[in-house]
Amino acid sequence: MTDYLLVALALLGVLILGGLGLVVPRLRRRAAPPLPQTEVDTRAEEDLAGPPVEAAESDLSTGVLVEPPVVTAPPLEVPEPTAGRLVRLRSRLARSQNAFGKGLLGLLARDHLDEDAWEEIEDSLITADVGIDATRDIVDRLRERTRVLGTRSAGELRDLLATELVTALDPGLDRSLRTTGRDGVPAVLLVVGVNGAGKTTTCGKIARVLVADGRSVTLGAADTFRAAAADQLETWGGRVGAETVRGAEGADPASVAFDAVRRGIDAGTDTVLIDTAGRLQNKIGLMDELGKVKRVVEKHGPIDETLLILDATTGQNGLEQARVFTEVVNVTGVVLTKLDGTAKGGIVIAVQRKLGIPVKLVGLGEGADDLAPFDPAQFVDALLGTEPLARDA
Ligand SMILES: Nc1nc2c(ncn2[C@@H]2O[C@H](COP(=O)(O)OP(=O)(O)OP(=O)(O)O)[C@@H](O)[C@H]2O)c(=O)[nH]1
Repeated sequence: MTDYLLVALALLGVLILGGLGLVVPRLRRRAAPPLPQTEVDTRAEEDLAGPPVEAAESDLSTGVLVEPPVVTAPPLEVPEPTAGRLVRLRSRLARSQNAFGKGLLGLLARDHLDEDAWEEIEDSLITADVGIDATRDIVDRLRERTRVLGTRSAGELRDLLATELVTALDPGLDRSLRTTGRDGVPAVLLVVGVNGAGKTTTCGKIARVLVADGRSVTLGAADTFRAAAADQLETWGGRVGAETVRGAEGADPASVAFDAVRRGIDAGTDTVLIDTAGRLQNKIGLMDELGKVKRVVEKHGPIDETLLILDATTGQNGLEQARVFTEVVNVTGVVLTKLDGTAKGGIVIAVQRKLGIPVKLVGLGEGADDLAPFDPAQFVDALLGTEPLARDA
């Protein structure tokens, strides 16, 4: 009886163990994530990562790691040399050339330069944005010299006009950019101006000018007001191998500017170029913002150059805005942009005269190298449509 009982217990044990063996694997299989969910996840990854899913599967099967595709950066650009750019770009002043070259020279070529003719000459200069005071000076001197010299030939009158325009542009002013640092600290250039004047574009173009002249550049995207400005600057810098220091959108411009100079010092670059925001909401706000940028940057050392970017097409209005900047920061040079887009090239004379600050560079187009060092004689030759060598000879 006991034997039967033992055999029955043994059989029961075998049955229980066998049953468990069948159930456990099923439980394990159920623990796997549901199939539909897996499919959705995979597709989402495919969308993000694209075709390499197949490659990833083959990696697993072979155990061989496939190198990620090599993304080659576009080659760095070699900017045009700066020498002679104004001469090369003189055709961009075609619109202003109509006013000066054709208009003024046509008037001067009249048989009789009577009172009416002189008045017309005066009107032409004012229309070309030369400004009233400068126009009076230029016309008075022209009248005086034609009277004294008895000048009559068209060529002589053209030369006299050219001389007066160059004189009005104060050719003796120092137009060099201070871009050389000292004692291991890079030169710092601050770029200011109202929105849309062309600050960011000009920063990019200046970086190219400096690189063309063999300098290394760090860019500071302190225009944290317009989100795209930092991207725009980074793109300009990337094309010539200049690093851009940027902050989060809306970050404190002064801290970005400070970091940019810090980075320039650490990297040993020659020049740090800082692009700022130009909200002209009111003078106090501007003063606060730019004043802080200036103070903070100067913890590293003095600012070497503060360039005011002015849109030539805004004419005399732009001059009023410019004055506010000159009261807030110590502007050392003006960059007049978009001269290609105006017939009022005389604004260069008005800007210098009103602000008492030299125009150092002029923007003559949207192209990467459409920025030229300003030279009064070459500029006047371009305005009048005269050949530089012929006049200089
Ligand atoms: N035709 C012409 N266009 C220019 C010149 N300089 C700049 N621009 C254009 O002017 C526009 C405004 O330039 P930005 O550099 O974005 O102006 P910004 O002052 O930085 O503007 P914010 O970032 O809004 O303050 C762009 O379309 C430039 O291509 C120039 O010399 N000639």
